[in-house]
Amino acid sequence: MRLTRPDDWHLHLRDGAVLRSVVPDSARQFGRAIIMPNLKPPVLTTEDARAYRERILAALQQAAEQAGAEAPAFEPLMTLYLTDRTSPDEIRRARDSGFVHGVKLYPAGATTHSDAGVTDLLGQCPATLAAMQDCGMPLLVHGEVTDPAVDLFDREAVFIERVMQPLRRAFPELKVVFEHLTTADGAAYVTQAEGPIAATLTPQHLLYNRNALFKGGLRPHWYCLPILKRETHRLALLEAATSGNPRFFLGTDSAPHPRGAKEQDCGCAGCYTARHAMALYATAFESVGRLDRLEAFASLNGPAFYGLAPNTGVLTLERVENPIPRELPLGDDVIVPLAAGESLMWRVAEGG
Ligand SMILES: NC(=O)N[C@@H](CC(=O)O)C(=O)O
Ligand SMILES: [Zn+2]
Ligand SMILES: [Zn+2]
Repeated sequence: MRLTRPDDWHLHLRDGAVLRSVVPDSARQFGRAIIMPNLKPPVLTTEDARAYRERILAALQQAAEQAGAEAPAFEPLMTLYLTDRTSPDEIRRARDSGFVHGVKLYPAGATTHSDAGVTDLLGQCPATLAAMQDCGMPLLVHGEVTDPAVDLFDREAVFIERVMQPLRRAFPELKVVFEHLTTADGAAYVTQAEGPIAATLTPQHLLYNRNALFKGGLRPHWYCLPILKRETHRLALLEAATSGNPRFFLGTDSAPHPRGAKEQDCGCAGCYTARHAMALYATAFESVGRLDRLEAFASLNGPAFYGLAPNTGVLTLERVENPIPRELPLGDDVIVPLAAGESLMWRVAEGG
């Protein structure tokens, strides 16, 4: 199966040796990726984003040289990490740079490396949000409340009422991407809402429900945030992804953590999906007989929302058995990919 070269609209590449290990996995399949800014310290300014972009391209080049190959064309689309102190001027600098394509909202405490995040969005950031609305800079949202009184499985649905609706009433023209959507409530909201809104969907939320976390024992490599939900939610997300609605597009949320950081008494959230991303999505779309809708989801809807042209290249997927290794090298360490040890029936063809 051939499709226009896809893009990944939600990706964590990290930095240093981890970056060098993981970036080729994404560049082999995707023409571009929205690069998440939750480094330690976070990507706060346009200058931080420029430097990080250069490190990504250098890492890709270095990995290609080590493999004795040419680096694939891959464009990192950079983002800034929104804090209570991000200024409207910084938003205008970001827009003028041409390489910053979004600003990311992490509610403080919601997920991995979110401690520098926003404490009160409408209270702290109104001028910055107004500048984003004015210059067409999308707000990318980790949509979970952090209120400890709210059950972990309800935090996305409650976020819609407490944050998303007031935000979009105050800034109706602000472009918003509801990242890694995990609930039927989220899918219904994005489908029905007025104005410029879209959502990314991960492979794990299309393929697995929360039983995967506990099948035969506690399985930390299925743990990500927002957490996997019930089967009814998975079915609603799969319906949204395969519906042809242009508001839904691909964002892996591939989030590498070394094996030891996940297999411990307080393991990190994040699934590594970059290596097998397109094979995982093809498996999900095939499960409901909708491979014909994969290209729009993976290659066309995202660029349309972000105001970019689709890629010009193509990607070929072959229907052959594709076992997922039990672990992969990650710098001097190892990483366990999502669904390690299982086998997929799709593979990206040699040479893309
Ligand atoms: N999804 C995750 O579980 N983890 C992400 C952060 C995020 O996207 O929320 C990470 O950076 O590890
Ligand atoms: Zn997130
Ligand atoms: Zn993420």
